Amino acid sequence: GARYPGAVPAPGPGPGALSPPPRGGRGSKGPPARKLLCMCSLSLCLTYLCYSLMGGTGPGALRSPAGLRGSPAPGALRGSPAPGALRSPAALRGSPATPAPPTRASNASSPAVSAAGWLRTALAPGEVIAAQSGAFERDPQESSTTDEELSRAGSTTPDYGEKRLPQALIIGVKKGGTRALLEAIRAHPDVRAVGTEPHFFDRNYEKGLEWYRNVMPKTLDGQITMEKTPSYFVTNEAPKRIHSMAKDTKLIVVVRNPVTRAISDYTQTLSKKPEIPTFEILAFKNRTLGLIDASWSAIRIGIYALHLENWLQYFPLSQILFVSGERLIIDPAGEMAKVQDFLGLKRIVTEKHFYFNKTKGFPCLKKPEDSSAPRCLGKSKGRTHPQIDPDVIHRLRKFYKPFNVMFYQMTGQDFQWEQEESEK
Ligand SMILES: Nc1ncnc2c1ncn2[C@@H]1O[C@H](COP(=O)(O)OS(=O)(=O)O)[C@@H](OP(=O)(O)O)[C@H]1O
Repeated sequence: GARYPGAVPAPGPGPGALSPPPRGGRGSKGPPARKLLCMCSLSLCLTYLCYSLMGGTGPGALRSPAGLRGSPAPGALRGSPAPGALRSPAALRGSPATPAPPTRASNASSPAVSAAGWLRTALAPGEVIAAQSGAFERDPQESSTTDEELSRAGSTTPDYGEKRLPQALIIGVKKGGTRALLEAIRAHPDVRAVGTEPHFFDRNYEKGLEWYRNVMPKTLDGQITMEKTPSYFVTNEAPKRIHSMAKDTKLIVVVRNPVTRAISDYTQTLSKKPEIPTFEILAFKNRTLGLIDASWSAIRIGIYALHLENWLQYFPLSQILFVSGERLIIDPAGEMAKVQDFLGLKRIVTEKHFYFNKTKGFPCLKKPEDSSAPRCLGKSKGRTHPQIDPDVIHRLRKFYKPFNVMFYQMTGQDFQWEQEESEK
């Protein structure tokens, strides 16, 4: 019989250790599995209920999905989300059927945990991490792609083929490792991708599909056109809009431990606005009560189950590939094999394409024969994170745990973010 998450998180061979639910969104489960899923959903509901009663956020939060729907502007959203409001994973696994207007309620706060912290190797003074592709260095930090950059991106492509709308998109998550993945995919001869983030389905939608097509590089028949804009994953309108462009669009989401992701997100903001309050201050609504501020975008983005629910109303699970941000660093070729299979590409980008750059502390693409420049990502990738109070990390881990479990259930993949915790 199939094993189902929630039940599992046993130390396994790696993400994906769980039996995936039937791809394509349809499938039957035996009674024990259903029971476990129900229990899990129920416990999420109870967690939220207790949390809101204790914290005084009140059940009103349950009735205000709008609070979580808006764009994730820091501090713009108030009100705790309710994990119990998510549909049960069983329901989520069903085929998206006819796209229905999303009717999800909000999500939640429950206290939490994690000792994130990747060991960072600072760049040695004077070391040049050169970018073979301009996009490597030009990666927008807060997705600050300008129209000018976009038109440049579109016009630097060779003058053959046609500009086409993308057949595949990297839709998230911010700070998950989306740039590293896109650059690795770009090493494939059958893929052409925009170097900048077009932000079509969130900020530029009113410009129309012709504008979007024009941003794309030219491709020959058989080549795949791609782009990455990590904010799509948390944009409520994005699933519907992408579905209306092409319902067979392939979607890729790079996910990373939400606690580490939040710290990475904060580190990025801090690099541009050194005057912002500490992570510890921003993370709480009320530190004494241990109330996490789930309306802070750095926290909210990491409630993956909540956002995924939105996508599953338009796309079957089989059309979404979840890439582990952690494994993308440890085993980029392994993750790339899955990506190439998913995109229907020959496995051309393999371990031969990567080497581990000790100074950078990350894998980099080997230099192509016609260039002397190694292809590591720029300095905005792999920043040193500030030290965060271990108690805050612990609370955040606890906060995310039920959502992570739900996410593992929905995707049928155990990303083992809880295991990292027990190893510390
Ligand atoms: N090969 C390689 N080189 C450098 N960095 C790598 C790589 N693979 C994954 N990562 C991780 O990617 C994190 C940045 O994620 P994104 O590219 O999605 O960020 S962004 O949303 O586009 O700003 C970045 O996060 P930080 O380490 O917090 O800076 C990296 O941990």
